[in-house]
Amino acid sequence: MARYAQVHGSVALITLTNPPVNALSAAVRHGITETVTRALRDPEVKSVVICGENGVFCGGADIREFAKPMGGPPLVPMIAAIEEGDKPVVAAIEGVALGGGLELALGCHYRIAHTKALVGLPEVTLGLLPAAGGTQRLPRLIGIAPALDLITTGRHVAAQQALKLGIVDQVTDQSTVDVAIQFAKQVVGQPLLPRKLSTQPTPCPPDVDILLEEAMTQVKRRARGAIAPVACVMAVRAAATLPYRAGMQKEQELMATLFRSSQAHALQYCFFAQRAVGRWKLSSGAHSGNSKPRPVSKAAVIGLGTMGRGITVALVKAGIAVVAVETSDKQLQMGKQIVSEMLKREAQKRNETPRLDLIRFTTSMLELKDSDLVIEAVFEDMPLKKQVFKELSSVCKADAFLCTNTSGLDVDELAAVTKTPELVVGMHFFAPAHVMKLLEVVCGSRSSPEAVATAMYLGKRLGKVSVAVGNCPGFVGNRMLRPYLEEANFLLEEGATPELVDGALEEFGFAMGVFRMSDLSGLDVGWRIRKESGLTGPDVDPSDPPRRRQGQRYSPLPDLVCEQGRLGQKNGRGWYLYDKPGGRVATPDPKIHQLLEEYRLKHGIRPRRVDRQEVVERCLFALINEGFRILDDGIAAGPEDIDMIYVFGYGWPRHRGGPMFYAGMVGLPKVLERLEHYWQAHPDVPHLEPSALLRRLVDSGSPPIDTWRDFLQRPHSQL
Ligand SMILES: CCCCCCCC/C=C\C=C\CC(=O)SCCNC(=O)CCNC(=O)[C@H](O)C(C)(C)COP(=O)(O)OP(=O)(O)OC[C@H]1O[C@@H](n2cnc3c(N)ncnc32)[C@H](O)[C@@H]1OP(=O)(O)O
Repeated sequence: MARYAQVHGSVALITLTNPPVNALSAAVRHGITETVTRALRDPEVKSVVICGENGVFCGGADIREFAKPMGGPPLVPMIAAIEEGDKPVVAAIEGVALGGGLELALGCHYRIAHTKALVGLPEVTLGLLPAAGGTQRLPRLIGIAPALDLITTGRHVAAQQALKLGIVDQVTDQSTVDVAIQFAKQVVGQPLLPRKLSTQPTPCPPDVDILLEEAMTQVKRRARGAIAPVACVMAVRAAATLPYRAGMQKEQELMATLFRSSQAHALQYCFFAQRAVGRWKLSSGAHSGNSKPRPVSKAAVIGLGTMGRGITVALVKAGIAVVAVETSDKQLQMGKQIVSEMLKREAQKRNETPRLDLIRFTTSMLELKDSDLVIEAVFEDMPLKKQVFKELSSVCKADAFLCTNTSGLDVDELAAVTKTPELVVGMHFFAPAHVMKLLEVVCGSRSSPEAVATAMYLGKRLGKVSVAVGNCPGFVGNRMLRPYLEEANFLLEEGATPELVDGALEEFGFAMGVFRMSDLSGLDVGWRIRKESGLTGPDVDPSDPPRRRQGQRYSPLPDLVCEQGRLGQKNGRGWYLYDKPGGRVATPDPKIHQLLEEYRLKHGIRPRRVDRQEVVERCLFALINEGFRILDDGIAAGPEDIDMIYVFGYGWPRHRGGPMFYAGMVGLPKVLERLEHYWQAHPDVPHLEPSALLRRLVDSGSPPIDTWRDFLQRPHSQL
């Protein structure tokens, strides 16, 4: 839909009307085609302004339409008709001009943006490229290097920056449409040809080939197997080396391949899943639509270890006052120094002043009495956390929300020691907490809708993707991680090396393989948990054989590594050797290879050749299988929740859509068949036994992922 009006006698004003973001649906494209034709034909009209309703120019093509057969006028000729016309057309950009929205603006002869507007070509984040001429017009307008940057990253650019780059002609803090109308009147009669980007040569530096080569190398390194960024470079190369029409032809060919790719489907699924997880629902019937968050103007953080420090920084970055509590002066001073440095670094990046004034560092819990919400981030130890919660319950105001950053302990057990269990909720951040985008909001059985709403909303304020999950050991993310880690250890026993396993997972697209990730997190973390669970250390049942615990297969390998003082990156030795303690450069360590050989010899294991496919199948299908169990148990409300947790918290490659989406892409019958195969080979590994939900889905003909909720054993999630 597009509204047409004639203003000031000679200016046609075309307003895109498709809330909330005026996406270019078939109806909008139809509306634009019709109104532009009318304006160009009307002799009274001398110039045209295109704007969007409700302060938003256009959020781009309607992504929902990509899953259906495309109807309506195509974008390319629609934009070409605007550019080719003989009347000046001005885009009045408020809010956003993204993707097809910016391409539409690039087809206009002039662009005027509001100071708060954002522009960009984010198609690459959807597994596509800007195929309505964006890859050909933008380089002609701003040059190859900046166009490559914007098109391959998809980043949004603020109006002032867009002005500097030459994307827009003017920025205003007045009514953009009024300014554009005045502008449109003034430019009548000026030569239009230089404003028609498709007719202009692409400004190329003499070393353009080197520039493009370097961009390709860099993009391939960053892409971790994603194909769209590579196609984007190829399209920009076409803009640099071919005439416009041939460049357009190349753009269309590349788009046709991307459009049908599984990666594009995965990335578009992620776009909607990211938004869907914000719409949470509890088993009580309360949901995001009927539960209001309470404002949080003063928060508190208990414990200034790695997590507490990151959480403090995240809160301050969002402009929230924080009381930061440590037990001793020494710990407090150390925490204060590190937090201050972190805040200064963050502020420097954004050219801002660090808001150290927002933090009050103290060793007194009494200073928490006026905090609206407290986040406990002490050591992962139940008795200690209970003691903290008891104290919080007595010192905080009666309606303060009491949150725990536990990564897997029972939220109900903590709530039970407080006077207000309904105000207790889990807020599980991921390290580094001021950087990682994921927040698991753990709903205890007594958490009130208001507590959940407040934690979810606070997460959003901190720039996180908040996902509501149920309360069980490890919640969603860490519960699924356990079979993944165990399979990786079993593969080492059977003949693999850490670098073989990591290589396979990194080739799949993970930023880091499982062993490098464990080294980064610190190997002592899991060691302590295993000791507490009686899997290693003095509490092990002496009748258990060395590689069995609690009735199932167990690999003591990670315990042996820790016993040798190898704690990971922090002390320079873990599954790998590092350049220095805290260093990041990992090299394979012959001592680990020797340890593996001796271990196999000791336990009579004949090493065999493990290939990359087996690594991916055993590690990832075991993780996915646990995901199906989590769904069936009602711990996650839907597959999207699990997928967003893995994409934003665990480095799952976004172009593979998350573990549950990936299972659907591989084919559920195949996942089931491989799990059955591995379970038969390893009957003492319960996590390889295919889950009941996976079997039900396969028996029902492997329905699409958006219907899986209909097959769960419980009608409602346990949230
Ligand atoms: C065989 C070969 C065939 C090839 C033919 C292909 C031809 C195609 C040619 C050209 C293609 C052009 C490609 C594009 O333009 S792709 C789209 C590019 N645009 C984007 O990626 C922007 C996406 N949107 C956003 O980034 C944000 O939504 C933003 C616009 C910044 C607004 O953010 P915010 O205010 O935070 O609001 P939400 O993100 O929550 O969005 C509100 C609701 O609007 C829905 N939405 C947003 N954008 C779109 C869109 N482009 N299409 C459809 N729907 C969109 C979003 O899902 C929210 O909906 P809901 O409330 O239901 O969750």
